[in-house]
Amino acid sequence: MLPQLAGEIRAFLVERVCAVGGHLGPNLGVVELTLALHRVFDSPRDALVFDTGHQAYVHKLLTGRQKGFVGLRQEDGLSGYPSRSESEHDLVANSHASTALSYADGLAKARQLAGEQDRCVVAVIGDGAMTGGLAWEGLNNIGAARERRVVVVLNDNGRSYAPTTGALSTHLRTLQKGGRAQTYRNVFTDLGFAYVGPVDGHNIAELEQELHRARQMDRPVVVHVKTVKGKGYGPAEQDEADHLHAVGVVDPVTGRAAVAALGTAGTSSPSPARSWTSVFAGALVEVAVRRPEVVAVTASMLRPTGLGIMAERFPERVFDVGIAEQHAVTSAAGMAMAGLHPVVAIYATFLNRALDQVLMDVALHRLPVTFVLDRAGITGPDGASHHGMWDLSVFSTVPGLQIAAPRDPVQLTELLDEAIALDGPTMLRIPKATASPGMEALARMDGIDILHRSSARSLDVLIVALGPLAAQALKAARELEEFGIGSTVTDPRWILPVNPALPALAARHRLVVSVEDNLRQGGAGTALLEACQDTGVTTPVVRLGLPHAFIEHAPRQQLLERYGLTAEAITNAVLVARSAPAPPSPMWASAPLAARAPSAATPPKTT
Ligand SMILES: Cc1ncc(C[n+]2csc(CCOP(=O)(O)OP(=O)(O)O)c2C)c(N)n1
Ligand SMILES: CC(=O)[C@@H](O)[C@H](O)COP(=O)(O)O
Ligand SMILES: [Mg+2]
Repeated sequence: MLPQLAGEIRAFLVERVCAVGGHLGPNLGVVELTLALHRVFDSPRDALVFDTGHQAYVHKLLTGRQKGFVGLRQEDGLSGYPSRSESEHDLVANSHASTALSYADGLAKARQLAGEQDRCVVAVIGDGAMTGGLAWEGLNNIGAARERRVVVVLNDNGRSYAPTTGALSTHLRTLQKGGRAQTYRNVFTDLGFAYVGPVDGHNIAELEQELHRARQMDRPVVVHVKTVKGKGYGPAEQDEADHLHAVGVVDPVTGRAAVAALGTAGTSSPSPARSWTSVFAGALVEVAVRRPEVVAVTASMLRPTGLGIMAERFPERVFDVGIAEQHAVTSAAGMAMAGLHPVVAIYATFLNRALDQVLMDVALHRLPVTFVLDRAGITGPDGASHHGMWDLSVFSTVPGLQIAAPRDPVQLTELLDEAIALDGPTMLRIPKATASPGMEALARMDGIDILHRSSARSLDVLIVALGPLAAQALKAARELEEFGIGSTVTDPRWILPVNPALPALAARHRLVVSVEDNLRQGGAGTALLEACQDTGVTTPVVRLGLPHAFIEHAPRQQLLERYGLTAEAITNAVLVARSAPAPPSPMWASAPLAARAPSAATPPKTT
């Protein structure tokens, strides 16, 4: 009966996830494990904490959410991760890895204080997530409390995206090879845990037996489960790159995209020929050929961050440190101290956890490390904990760090070169999108690219567009011309700290509009506003950016439109500013925009 149910779940996962996109390999690997967990433990009375949460689809199916899979990761649809608003069975919505053991430690402490030790706390963590430092902080605390019952289920499929790296992985392979016949002294028993395993993660009876055994132990226990990522689906099991870790819409027979919409290594990224990631991948190799001091560092995301080509060309100059972003940054600082120029390729949202390392290990020592933040801005289907919408607000606080946002592939190549030539910390940010078409500058003034200047009235509005949003700014400039409003469209390229020429340029305009795919609060627009105020420039500044909120999952374009990062929103912002009472200033006093309203053309509708 149970094997049949497991088969039905597998078939459902393949059909659904191939139809809408999502995490296929990880969930196919935990079908039997999740069935056994729900049969042995009594969720939600017992807590089931899934680390990273990308492998919780089966958990969702077993807790009444099958219907929701129609809209998986779509707007107002089921989240691709556990969601507290969806179910009482879900605890952790954060998709950042290596957190489960810390949650479990906290839950267990609370249960003990409440006298509820009979309620189990179970943390399900992958071998990849176990390479993260926070996981070892959790182990250190859980193992020390022999009287607290925490069951750590280590889902060991030997992979993150790629095969898991590091000494822990070697240790786990040894444990697996040893089989269950021998009692083990291992890293977990040395930390105070009972060790159960390795258990066959696709044998439900064995899983239930061993999980029951773990449940009866009144002490912390690690149940080491051996699984196969993508189990039971040939295209996943045979996918060398990442066992179909995350897919876009693909053909269920082949696991491949019908058209070139497939991202690198099977992820849901845009087609490899056109993504920002693939542009970076090529640019990095070009600079590495010319500069032997350049090395690359990844935190277990070699292909998703575009380091695959560099790794093939210069394998000795690419380092995968595991899901260990803090270590990646400080290790890069060590490399820079020894004369190398590390390029740390990382998703913007994941670098948040390494702020202290960027601040105190790299910037304090003014070290030449270049951070290339992929997935900067709205990412879309992965939701609130994946949007890279914080980096400008967070890293603008780092003294000496220079941050750039390329508007098109030519600028990405140029800015990467410039960053690596600088003898200090630098950061570039690129979105999860197809690369913009080329946008040539009319001129470059004090480092600022002028992309558009209306004929007579270019002093009406200064539009400061950050990165690829320059395309929206240029479109808005054309729309504004129809209203008789002229504009200057600029791309500062190096966006933080603010180029001192920018406030001077602002002073020559009647209105400034900045637009960024980042939190509005504390972002580049705010920095520009402050720079204007600090230099006595009174031109009004309208800042367009993302709200101070967690933004749920939905397609990227939909969210960009909803939050006003579009040409229409820029145009509207100018039209609204035009109709607002003009602040007293000699510029406006002479010919306020309102006095020059054109014929009865109506402003574009806003959604
Ligand atoms: C802090 C952080 N860095 C990187 C990622 C990207 N990421 C998502 S899943 C994954 C691999 C996880 O491997 P593992 O824990 O073994 O789970 P599996 O996919 O094998 O089930 C990575 C690196 C993340 N979610 N969080
Ligand atoms: C779970 C996780 O952190 C990643 O697998 C995430 O889904 C990134 O996906 P993309 O690489 O498609 O942006
Ligand atoms: Mg794994």
